[in-house]
Amino acid sequence: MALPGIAIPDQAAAPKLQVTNLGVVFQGNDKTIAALDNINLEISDGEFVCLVGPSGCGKSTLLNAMGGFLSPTSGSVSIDGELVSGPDSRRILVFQEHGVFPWLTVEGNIGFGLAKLSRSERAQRIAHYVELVQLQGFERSYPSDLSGGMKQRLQVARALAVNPDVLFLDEPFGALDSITRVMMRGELLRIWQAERRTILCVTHDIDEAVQLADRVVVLSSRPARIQNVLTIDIPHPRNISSPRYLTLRDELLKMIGLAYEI
Ligand SMILES: Nc1ncnc2c1ncn2[C@@H]1O[C@H](COP(=O)(O)OP(=O)(O)OP(=O)(O)O)[C@@H](O)[C@H]1O
Repeated sequence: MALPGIAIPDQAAAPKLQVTNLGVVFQGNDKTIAALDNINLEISDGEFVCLVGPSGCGKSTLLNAMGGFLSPTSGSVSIDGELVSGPDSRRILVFQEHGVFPWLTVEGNIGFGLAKLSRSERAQRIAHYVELVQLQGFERSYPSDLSGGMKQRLQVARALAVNPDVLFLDEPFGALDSITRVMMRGELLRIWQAERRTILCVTHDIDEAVQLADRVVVLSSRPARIQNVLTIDIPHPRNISSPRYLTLRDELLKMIGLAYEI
């Protein structure tokens, strides 16, 4: 029986996202940089996967290639069996910062990609996501009047409102202070549990990965290859001082090659 709070990928179901022999080489004027080498990965519908690895190894490149924001040099990515060949409103990237339109209000930002909906559907959708990210009372506020955490929640709401198949998060809380970061993790989990989207998240933060993910993909140094995949089999909410949590955290640190004592 499934433990409450654990997403059990349906083994019989086709993967939501399939990465096959993916490679990316950047050709500059004076040098060539191999960023990704032969990446193979399957992600299930509704799964939360974190990507970790050394700085500059190719995490953002992998995220961008999976989302169709960057063309691979070799290999392919498919979502629901359909080849990813470029950007698409079904795949949304959330950045560290600057991901909201400063000239639009909270409502305007969330409603930005919803022009095809009728007026009432659009209003309903906006109200739903304002509530989900708890920005009630700030509907008419501009981003300049929001805190860093509120802006990131707005970015997540704007991304979710267009009903994406997969949400790609690139260090989404990297620019926030440590207390807001921890609070935002809880917010993101609450939203993920309510909406059950497939989420791929690049992070530099080991605790973030162990607290959030169903699986953590550990990349090698550049060119990035998949070095390890760690399944975090702890139900949410996760007790961060439980023996299992600490064991998995240690395992991840070992996989990344970080020392226990600094
Ligand atoms: N558009 C580009 N053109 C040329 N080289 C690039 C481009 N984008 C990334 N690179 C190079 O590819 C390598 C991987 O970069 P990437 O940003 O994917 O790493 P990362 O693991 O996300 O880095 P960090 O941990 O520092 O955020 C780096 O050496 C980078 O300089």
